Amino acid sequence: MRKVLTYSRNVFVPVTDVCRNRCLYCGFRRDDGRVIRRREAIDLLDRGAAAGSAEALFSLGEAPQEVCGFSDRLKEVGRDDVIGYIIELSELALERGLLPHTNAGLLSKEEMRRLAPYNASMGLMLETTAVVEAHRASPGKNHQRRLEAIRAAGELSIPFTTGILVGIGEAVSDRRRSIEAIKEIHETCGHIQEVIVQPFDPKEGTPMATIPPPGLEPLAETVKIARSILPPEVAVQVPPNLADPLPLVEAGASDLGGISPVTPDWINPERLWPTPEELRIRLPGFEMMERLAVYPRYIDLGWHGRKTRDLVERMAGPDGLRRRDGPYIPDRNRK
Ligand SMILES: O=c1nc2n(C[C@H](O)[C@H](O)[C@H](O)CO)c3cc(O)ccc3cc-2c(=O)[nH]1
Ligand SMILES: C[C@H]1O[C@@H](n2cnc3c(N)ncnc32)[C@H](O)[C@@H]1O
Ligand code: MET
Ligand code: SF4
Repeated sequence: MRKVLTYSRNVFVPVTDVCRNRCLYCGFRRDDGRVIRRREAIDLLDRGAAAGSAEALFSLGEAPQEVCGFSDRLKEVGRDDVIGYIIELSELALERGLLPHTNAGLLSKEEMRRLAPYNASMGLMLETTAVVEAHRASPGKNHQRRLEAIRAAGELSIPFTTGILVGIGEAVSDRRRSIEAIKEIHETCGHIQEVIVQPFDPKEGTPMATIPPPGLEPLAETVKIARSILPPEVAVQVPPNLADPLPLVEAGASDLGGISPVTPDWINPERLWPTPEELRIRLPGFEMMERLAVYPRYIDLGWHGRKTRDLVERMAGPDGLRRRDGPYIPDRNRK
């Protein structure tokens, strides 16, 4: 039996690049950031749906409302709170057959409670439990606060994606500790569907532009550590646009994350995603299967958002993966 690798065909919607943090590796955040226009978001969602995507990934800077002048920028789209805008965009996604997954950085439990009905799953990277220079200007990257938020999501029964960022100044022992902290929360809440092992990717114009990314060997070692700590129902995800996935799936990763046929990876925009067809060629011996934004286990458990249930039930096949592999229209992740 060939080993199954899953991925999610998504469309990546960058809601705002305004952010209260300043992670030294980040090329996404902008001082003069803006809020995506409804028209632009609808255009992305329509193109994603037309290309056969099944997920709308909403990603944004953390707590943008704390940044001076943000409320004026939000008023330009006629809204006065960012969570309300994400909910509106989520409804537009659901109308187009796309399941929302929101990764907004730290959210309060109340904010997650508001978003949960509209999301098939949500995400927050732990990043690392180590205190690193890269986070010195990012209060939201405090690991205790992130672990608390991940736990709060579990208390709300939200299928959850988290992960670690590898190569930002942490030691191997920190990687182990970070994964152990995630495992402990999963043991009480049971909501962690996947843990991303995300390699740091240097971005031009950032303070970490000249720091080399982690090599494949330390990444494969991290995947092995994650695999040995996490229970089998928690997938290890590796993004195939940031590192050669072959040694990483051989080390035990079983998911390739979101791949968008119509947008770049806005966090790593110069890193084109390989298409599922290219991945099939590059990963001999593995079988590629498309999943939804929510993993089969949580569909079985009935952990649905109130507004996502019907769509999930229509899109999932008997195995809990996407009912059928629709046509994939690769166009090199164009803007
Ligand atoms: O395209 C990307 N998707 C990213 N995703 C999305 C992910 O690939 C999928 O949306 C999830 O697997 C849900 O299907 C993240 C999701 C999270 O919750 C947390 C971090 C990330 C990071 C990325 C990323 O850098 N690029
Ligand atoms: C959504 C996730 O993207 C990751 N992220 C942010 N900047 C970078 C980068 N330069 N390289 C790799 N991953 C990055 C962080 O882990 C964040 O939580
Ligand atoms: N800003 C959030 C975080 O770093 C979401 C992803 S980066 C755009 O956690
Ligand atoms: S990685 Fe996320 S939290 Fe950090 S600066 Fe970038 S947008 Fe903000």
